[in-house]
Amino acid sequence: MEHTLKEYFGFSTFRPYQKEIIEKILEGRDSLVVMATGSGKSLCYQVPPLIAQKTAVVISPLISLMQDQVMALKERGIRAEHLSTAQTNTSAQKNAESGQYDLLYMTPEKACNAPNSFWSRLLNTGICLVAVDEAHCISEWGHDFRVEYKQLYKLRDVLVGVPFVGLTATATEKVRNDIVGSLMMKDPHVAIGSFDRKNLYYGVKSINRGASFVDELVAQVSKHVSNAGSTIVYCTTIKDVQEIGRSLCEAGINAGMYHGQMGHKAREESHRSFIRDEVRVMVATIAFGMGIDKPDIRHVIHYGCPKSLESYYQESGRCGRDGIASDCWLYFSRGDFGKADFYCGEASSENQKKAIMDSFMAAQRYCMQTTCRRKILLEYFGEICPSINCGNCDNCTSLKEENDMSREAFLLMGCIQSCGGYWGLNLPIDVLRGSRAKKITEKQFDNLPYHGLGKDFSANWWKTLGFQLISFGYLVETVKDTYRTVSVSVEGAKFLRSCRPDHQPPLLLPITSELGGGNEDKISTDTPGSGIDGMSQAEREVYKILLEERMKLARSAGTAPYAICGDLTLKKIVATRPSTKARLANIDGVNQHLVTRYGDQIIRVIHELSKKLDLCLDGVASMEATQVCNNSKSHTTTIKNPKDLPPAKYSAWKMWQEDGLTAEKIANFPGRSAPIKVGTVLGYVLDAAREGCAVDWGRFFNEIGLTQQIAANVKAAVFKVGSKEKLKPIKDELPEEVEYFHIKAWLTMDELGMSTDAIPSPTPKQQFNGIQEKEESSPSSKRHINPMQAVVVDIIDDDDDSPMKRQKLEEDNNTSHQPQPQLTEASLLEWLQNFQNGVTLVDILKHFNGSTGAAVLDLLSCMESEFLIFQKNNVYKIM
Ligand SMILES: Nc1ncnc2c1ncn2[C@@H]1O[C@H](COP(=O)(O)OP(=O)(O)OP(=O)(O)O)[C@@H](O)[C@H]1O
Repeated sequence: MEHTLKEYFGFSTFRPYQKEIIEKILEGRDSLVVMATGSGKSLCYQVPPLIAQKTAVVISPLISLMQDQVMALKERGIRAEHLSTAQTNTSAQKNAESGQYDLLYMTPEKACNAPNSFWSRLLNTGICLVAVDEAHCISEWGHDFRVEYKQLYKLRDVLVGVPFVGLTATATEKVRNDIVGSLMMKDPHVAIGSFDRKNLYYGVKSINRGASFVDELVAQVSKHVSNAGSTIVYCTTIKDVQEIGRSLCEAGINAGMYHGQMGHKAREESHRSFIRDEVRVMVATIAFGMGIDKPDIRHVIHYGCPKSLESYYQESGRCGRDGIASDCWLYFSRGDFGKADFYCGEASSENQKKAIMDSFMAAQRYCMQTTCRRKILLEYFGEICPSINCGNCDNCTSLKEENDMSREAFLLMGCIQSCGGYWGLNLPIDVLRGSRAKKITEKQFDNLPYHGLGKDFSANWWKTLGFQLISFGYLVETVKDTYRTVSVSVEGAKFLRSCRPDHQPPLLLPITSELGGGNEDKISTDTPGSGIDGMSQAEREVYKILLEERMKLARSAGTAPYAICGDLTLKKIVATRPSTKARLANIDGVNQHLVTRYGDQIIRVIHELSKKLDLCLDGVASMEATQVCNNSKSHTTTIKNPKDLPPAKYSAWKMWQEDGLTAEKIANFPGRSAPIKVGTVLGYVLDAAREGCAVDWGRFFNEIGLTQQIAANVKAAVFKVGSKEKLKPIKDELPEEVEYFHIKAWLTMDELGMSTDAIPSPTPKQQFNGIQEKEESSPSSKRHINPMQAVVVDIIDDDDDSPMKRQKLEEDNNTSHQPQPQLTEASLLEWLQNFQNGVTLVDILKHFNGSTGAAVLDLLSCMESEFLIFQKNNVYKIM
């Protein structure tokens, strides 16, 4: 399974749930998969056909979605096709019947109307699963009910014994039961993942609609465009789409538009140009929703409060599906809240009206509350969110000013209580504001002591305070039938008991714009950005040019850039700058198709750029770049101020990192009263790195002579000793030539989560010649020899009788008396089959000692780039 994953998708590990779901499907079990958008559900039905060598039939609701998925699969070397009214290839159906596709996409209509003869022929050639994507469309309780989905159960009679898989990103228990029932699933395997999209930053701002806001929005979007990545601006009306779209175009931004009043062709063209990065910004109504499979959307902006929290979660969920830090901003104005009646107009029954109202109120609360946005979203979907501060939303990251709102809270809560606690917020607020409306005078609420005491603030102001008090638990909201009432909670009653009319104990609440905080009309700029933060200037340049190169490749292949290679993978390529196809193949996210089809071109560009920008090749990834790739919250990574280090460490770090001195020079610096050890200086630099200070790792590894092989040996020694606490036992496991600073360097890298790919490995030529070269910058006076080189010398230089060689020969006594097998593609593959956990290069060289080291390295390199073998952490495995 892992090999299939690497070969076709380029990934070396499965995400949570994926493997077990695939296993169950392969066992023939029905499955229900409820996982967040972008969590990798598609892979669960895309891998089984490649393993079972049978077709997977995928039912998908939208033709555009099917087309995009087929396009992306073809770019992975997977045989995929769709059968729909948009199919122009007349032999597609025949090909499908004869089992020529790994994945066959169909609309529900097409699947239900296909004749039995079609299914029996397909069954004869082999079907491994029927996947029902966006399965919530089956349920009338779902927000995208599609009547044709209800007919899918009919396929069960024809496709006896074929497992059915329902997949959705949003499903309440009711919807889940509907899916299982409607698809007649028997004892399905149910996988429910978290709805948390950790890489998404959520933010909300209250704005005043008008020209000045639109200008701000245009400025913000233009910044996004210059940072690369795509943006969607969702509007609640077609008029807004047109206005924002026009403003963006007038500002020179190439923005597309998408809404229900556009003709089919125009919408299709808009969709196509967005998917293919010809336009970077799409201004749309929610009509531009479910069918968007683009993984590299970095910003989703909502202009106006959405009609439900479900739709907000789904629309904002289009963002950052590739796992890179991305942001979702919602800009609302007070006027948006008056649209409840408009939305309820769509309802055909009282129940539906209530459901629409509830969802809209939830969206309003999401806008108004000052607590963690992620928690609000997750808890709305019934997921327990243990943390009250996610650190990745506006309410958790911005320090909100607090104000003592005791008097106002006392008035509102007191008034609510005096009115009986069985009204919504509006009536008590009207009482506070001195209204003499009929409803108020009839109930004699105008005689209450609170009447007219709240005139100084607007009704909206009081409503905001009401929402605050609800979110902090002083008020409770209860929904009964279609009515919503607000009453004082136990906590609120406790507060009221401690109040007197002329004195209230302090009650601190965060100040929002409506409650009188600063001007929040301004659009926030502290968003995660394009995810290029942390790259060096030169790396950004490489990234930019590789993006352009990817665009060219996509254009000539008639596909979308993301289908060629995802942004995350591209960043990893930039960070490691592979010099050969084998090294390219080794990068997570790079699949076989990419290497064989575009590998030469990518490698050529990398060579040219690295030369031009003076960047090293092969694995000298800067720490920052590694963090960009690994950390969804890369924008929050802080580098400690070096001046906070103890003085001795600071001065050593500064001389090494900023002044460019070698550790040896620093150790013997004339200004010192007495020289210190080189190892101590290196230790100081490593300590500074651990504290988060910048270190030029490429230079550091060079200076201490750390190679990938030494690192691999240190790792093996640490593993053997089973502890990282004491260096001596680790050192004792290693050849004499491995110094303490090599061990410390490896331990530091390990602690910082750096990949050993960041260590330069000698080119084959260096490996054979390097042993003779004197390293000027070596910290020790001895020539440093790495153990890997020692093995190579054993093989190629029989006349050398250095102590190290003798030691090695003694260790390898057995090998010298054995026959000397030669390495060929077939012999290596056969031999590797014996080692499930793979073997190191040293082992391969030892075993195939009938071949020269150079020939071994050459062949390994070819086999890696042909995906016959796979190297990870210096261990070679068979694919
Ligand atoms: N095991 C994995 N390792 C790394 N990336 C993965 C893995 N599985 C999936 N991905 C990537 O995650 C992204 C989202 O995957 P996918 O499209 O399957 O999500 P999804 O759950 O089907 O989303 P949606 O609900 O929007 O359809 C894609 O870019 C995909 O390549």
